[in-house]
Amino acid sequence: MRPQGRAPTESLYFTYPHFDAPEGAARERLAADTRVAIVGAGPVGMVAALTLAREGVASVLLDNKATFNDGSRAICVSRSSFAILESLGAVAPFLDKALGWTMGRSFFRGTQILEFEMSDPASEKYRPMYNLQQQYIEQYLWDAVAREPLIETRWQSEVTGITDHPDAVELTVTDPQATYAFRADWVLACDGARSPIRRMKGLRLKGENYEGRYVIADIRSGHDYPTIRRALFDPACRPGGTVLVHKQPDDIWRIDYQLADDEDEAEALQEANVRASVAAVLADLGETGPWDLEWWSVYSANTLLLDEYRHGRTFFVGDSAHIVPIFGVRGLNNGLADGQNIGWKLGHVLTGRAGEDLLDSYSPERRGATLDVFANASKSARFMTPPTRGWTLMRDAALSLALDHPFAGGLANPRQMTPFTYAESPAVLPDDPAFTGGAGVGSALPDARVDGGFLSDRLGAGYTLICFDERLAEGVRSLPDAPDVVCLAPDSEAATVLAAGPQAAYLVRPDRHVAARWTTASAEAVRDALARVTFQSLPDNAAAGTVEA
Ligand SMILES: O=C(O)CCc1cccc(O)c1
Repeated sequence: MRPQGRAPTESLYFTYPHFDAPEGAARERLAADTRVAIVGAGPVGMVAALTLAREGVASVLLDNKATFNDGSRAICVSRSSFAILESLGAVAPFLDKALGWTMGRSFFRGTQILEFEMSDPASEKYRPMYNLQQQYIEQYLWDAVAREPLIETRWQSEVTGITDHPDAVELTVTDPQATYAFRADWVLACDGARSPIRRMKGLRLKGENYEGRYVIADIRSGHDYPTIRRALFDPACRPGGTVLVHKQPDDIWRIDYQLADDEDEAEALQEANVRASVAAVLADLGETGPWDLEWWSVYSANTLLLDEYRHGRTFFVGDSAHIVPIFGVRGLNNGLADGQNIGWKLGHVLTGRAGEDLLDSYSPERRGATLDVFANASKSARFMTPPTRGWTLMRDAALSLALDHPFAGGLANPRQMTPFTYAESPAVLPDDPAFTGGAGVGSALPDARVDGGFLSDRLGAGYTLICFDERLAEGVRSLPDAPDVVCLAPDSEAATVLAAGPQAAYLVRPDRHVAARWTTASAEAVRDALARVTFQSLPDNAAAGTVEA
């Protein structure tokens, strides 16, 4: 919602573009079939399309709107999401605009009870978290999509029907000029929390709805507090409730405040009431300067997901597959990881670099990540918004204790997002038990400084072998369909971070998760591992195991 007198997308600081529906010559060129159709041109759909393009696969991106999503919605972008944006060649504007942050402070009845710092070692290229309004996230991704010849975008094009065939999916599309059908080999449903594709396929999200509703309001103010997450428990401005405050670029501040159980939602969302509540929060923060109201909405925490993210030739990606609480900032970041995961897997399958069985790893990997998010976010949601009087008593007891005993403040730590480890996935190998430390199989590869740059700069677009022995590197490079090989000095920072001895090696997937690792590697082992994790049979001449290394 926006203040009276302002149009639905009339922002104080952002100009929403208008996208025409396909018309004229563009309309005549619309493909009647395509390999991949992506429904929903939000951040998740655009990441999926860009990942496919990076794999050399063309896609059609459809969206029923004529512009970006209204309002800021998501605001926190994690380090791992920045790695995804970098892999898509899209990270530069994000780095220019977003506000990096590492620290949070929690207050109970006005007294600080916790200051937490997220891990930010010099060996990592990106900060653990960045704040950026969703419309900028969509704008910068759109700039990359618009540059990409392998992506055809159809705005104002609503998918109104979906029919499965043995070897394709037929989509019915309605745009301002016509209703037409076209076929796709694969469909990615990136169409959001209310997913029409999910509804048309008769699928339901399952899980829990949490007590507690929050108004989320963006304001413009010259408030000069640094970019530090603030959580106010039982503050004077909202007795018994919780308030979150985040700084965003362009002097925009996100204020999330909890509604009391007996507060009427429609009443609370009246502009005058939102203004009064925001003014009370600002007074509590000691901010007396002028401010403008930009946008507001209401939100309540849910942990809901589909039983299965793959249904035949359709994959559910992002909020269409799962809805996670905002606490701990995992919604958008989880969705971007989904988009990348299905994007590279489909790309590898469609370009003949992996067998189709690889696609069956999408649902277990990404459902596993969502369930992990739920485990953490449920704890945070109960702490932020205790569901019963008993939970409130316990939470307040912990917060009171924290006034004098800092250890108890740790309970108010939101446990910010870390990437999920796919240890049980069919698309990774069992770990080498001889490793003590480093990055386990399935985990996201940590970064390390290499020759004035970073290890992540050296990784290829496909699988990459990281090793520390030139003979092994040469043996792997001479394999048919060899992965990219990065050979580093045995005393490099990467060797320390990866707990790697001179004969060790890591096989890293296109999404920078570890597919396999060895304390003592050989070219044969790498060749066999690559065949297994890409669900391909070994070439005939490999059976005898003859590889020079
Ligand atoms: O700090 C948190 O735990 C949540 C921050 C957040 C993320 C997305 C939307 C929003 O209103 C707040």
